[in-house]
Amino acid sequence: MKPIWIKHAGQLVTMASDHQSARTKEAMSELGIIEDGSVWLEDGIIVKTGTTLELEHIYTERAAEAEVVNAAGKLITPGLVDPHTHVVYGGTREHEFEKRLEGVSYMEIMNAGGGIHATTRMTREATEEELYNQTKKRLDSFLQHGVTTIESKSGYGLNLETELKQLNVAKKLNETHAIDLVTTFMGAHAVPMEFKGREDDYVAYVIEEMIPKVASENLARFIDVFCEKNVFTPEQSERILGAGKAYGLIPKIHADEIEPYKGAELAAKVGAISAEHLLKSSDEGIQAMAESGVIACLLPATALYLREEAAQGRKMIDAGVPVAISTDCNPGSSPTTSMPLVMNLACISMRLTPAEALTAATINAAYAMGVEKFAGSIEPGKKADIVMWNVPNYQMLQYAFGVNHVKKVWKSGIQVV
Ligand SMILES: N=CN[C@@H](CCC(=O)O)C(=O)O
Ligand SMILES: [Zn+2]
Repeated sequence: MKPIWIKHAGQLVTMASDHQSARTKEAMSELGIIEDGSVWLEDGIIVKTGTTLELEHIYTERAAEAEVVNAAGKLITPGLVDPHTHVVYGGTREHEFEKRLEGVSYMEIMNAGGGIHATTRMTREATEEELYNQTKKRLDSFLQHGVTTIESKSGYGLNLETELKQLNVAKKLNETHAIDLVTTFMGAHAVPMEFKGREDDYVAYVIEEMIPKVASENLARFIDVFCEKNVFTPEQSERILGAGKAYGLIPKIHADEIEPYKGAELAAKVGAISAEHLLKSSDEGIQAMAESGVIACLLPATALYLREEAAQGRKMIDAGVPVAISTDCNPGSSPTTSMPLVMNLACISMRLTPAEALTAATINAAYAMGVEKFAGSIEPGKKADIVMWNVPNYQMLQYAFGVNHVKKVWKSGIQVV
């Protein structure tokens, strides 16, 4: 494999810094920018960054053996990281989109057996091969949008067999697809129809049968729960996350999405790595997250798609909460693979600055899924996951919105777009 030498980048955004945790406050604006930047990649790893002049001093003699890439006038960033997806699913729900536009709410559809239940039926019916093929197309689309690492949740099985099927599909895709996938067990995504009226029995099933099996087969790194009115109560959520923790799974929580439900407070209480959505979180919940370092994983595309007010991203950053952003790619509330659009929306609907949005989609996203050691920044020793954008600077990336500016993508040093 030839080394790759990227030279003359209009702007090289490295995200390099001495911080050893997800960035907060002013640190979310430190992008580690190098003008006329240059990067040397070798064996799929980032070896050296600096100005083109600096790298010419070191590498001119080896230039002949490298593939030299002229990035003049282009923006270079780390591969984007998407820390919250439900990317492995069967079927689609476009008919529900129309219903919601007519005024039926997301929860009304779900309570009537649609929503997550509809996707659960389609995911149960799909063979592993069908699920693999459908998901692979979505991963290809993620790559086209500059995303090189994603988190992938189960939660459309809601029985042991199908939850394992989903996690196995993600595992296989991690092995075969360029994108790195990190898995989350989310058997507590909804109470399946067959357990209606027996919610605590389902909680017991998740705790006693699903979690031990998922953990023993080493199929997930995280555990997540949809803590929401009419889904799982904070008490049930705490029990499920506690059981996951006992098996070494790290907690995440879908919190305060539809109704305020003290989900942010619970995230702080159980020591979750991240809390997701947070549209309706209280000031106390935001404060609790700031104090305990829970990463707010905000999903502005979901808020837009549900026609809800976005989360209070600006307020959270000002309060000291580390913020990450994500597509929430799923067939109901956010059928998108566009992290660039999510960055645009983070600025427009949550008042993040362009710099903060980029931090939220790279290094903070990497922290939210525990991959900060190899992803989220362009620093020596990390995977050579790099995007070249057809814009001269990062502000332009956020300003010219709704457009896919990706020009080239390298994943582990291989050009994949
Ligand atoms: N809110 C819960 N889960 C997903 C949506 C799942 C679905 O509608 O299929 C979310 O994060 O938005
Ligand atoms: Zn979600």
